[in-house]
Amino acid sequence: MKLSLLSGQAGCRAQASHVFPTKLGSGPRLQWGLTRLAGTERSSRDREGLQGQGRGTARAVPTLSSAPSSAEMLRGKRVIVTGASSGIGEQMAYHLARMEAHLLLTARTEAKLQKVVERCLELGAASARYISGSMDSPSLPEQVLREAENTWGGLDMLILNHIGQSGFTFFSGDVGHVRKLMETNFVSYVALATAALPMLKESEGSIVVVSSIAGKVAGPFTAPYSATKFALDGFFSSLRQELIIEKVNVSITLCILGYINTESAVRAVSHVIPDTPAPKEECALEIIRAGFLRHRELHYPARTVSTMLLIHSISPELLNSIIRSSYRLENVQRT
Ligand SMILES: NC(=O)C1=CN([C@@H]2O[C@H](COP(=O)(O)OP(=O)(O)OC[C@H]3O[C@@H](n4cnc5c(N)ncnc54)[C@H](OP(=O)(O)O)[C@@H]3O)[C@@H](O)[C@H]2O)C=CC1
Ligand SMILES: C[C@H](CCC(=O)NCC(=O)O)[C@H]1CC[C@H]2[C@@H]3C(=O)C[C@@H]4C[C@H](O)CC[C@]4(C)[C@H]3CC[C@]12C
Repeated sequence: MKLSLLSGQAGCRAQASHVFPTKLGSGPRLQWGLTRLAGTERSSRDREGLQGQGRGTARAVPTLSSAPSSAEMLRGKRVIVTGASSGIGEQMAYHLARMEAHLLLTARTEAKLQKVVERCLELGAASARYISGSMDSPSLPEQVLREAENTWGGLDMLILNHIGQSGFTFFSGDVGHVRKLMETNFVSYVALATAALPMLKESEGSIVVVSSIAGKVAGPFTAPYSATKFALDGFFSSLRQELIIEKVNVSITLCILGYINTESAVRAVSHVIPDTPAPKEECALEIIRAGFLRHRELHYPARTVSTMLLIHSISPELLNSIIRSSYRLENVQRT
């Protein structure tokens, strides 16, 4: 392994040494809350349709039957993962490393990124490097994409996953927090995608946007966060249409996630939401798979998220009251 310093940001590169094949859906699926209404979970990869991109060009879009195994999905591909120092982003980095992808990881905490990069290299990444910084800084998105261009000369997949900190509590009236969260969770996604588009057009690549059921259905205690996730849907669903009209073969996958067992989510909500969260490792692999298959949306855990969306489309009031009554409201902290 060779360690190098890149103009103030530490970077790390190495040759791939070995591959650990990964497997989807082994072990029993955990169930939670609304899952009881939904029944047994089943992976959404069997259920989601492919989006329009890819039609009218010579490039083959992978289908479920022709899709390579997880180990081969992104071999040699150049992938950026934001928010990769912990949680789902960290797990995505490990899956991609096992697939022998080239990785550029971002987050604020350099020490954590260093460790994730080292682990990625051990797992077999074709190369792995990072850039640290906060995504509320307007210059970081372009800096990240410049690094990809200078290092790889192109890009195949952009996975937008980071989020700024926000609590799970009554809205405090702090408009400054909303503004900052919009900058981190929404505007930076737009800036990263905009800077990446020329390279993604060239490679006919993919944009993966990690969102939440809170970006489709607004429950209580997530007002600023929910707003940023709704904004992502509005922007990227509109952009997807424009790319199709322009016959630009860049796919956009919006990932609608339910409660996942990352440290930060469990810390934020376990005293209020008694349900068992879904596993972050499987969630990470489902996101990569959905991006690779160029799906327009991923619902994970599939049954829970799809059932919530179905009930919401029939009776939003009913869903809202189910959500409210499933929370331990007495444990919600007021700031
Ligand atoms: N876990 C869950 O239950 C759910 C998660 N999701 C979505 O999944 C994605 C990942 O969530 P999860 O893994 O739980 O989150 P984590 O809190 O575990 O990870 C967040 C990542 O973002 C980075 N980050 C935080 N603030 C900034 C910032 N200002 N600038 C740049 N990077 C930042 C963090 O690193 P650092 O602190 O070092 O900067 C970290 O790498 C998010 O988009 C989230 O909305 C959706 C639904 C449910
Ligand atoms: C638990 C939510 C799902 C819907 C629900 O309320 N179900 C009721 C029931 O189960 O009976 C979770 C879906 C989305 C989650 C939130 C999220 O998107 C990530 C945030 C990230 C942050 O780190 C703190 C936690 C989150 C606010 C998280 C909380 C749980 C959800 C609202």
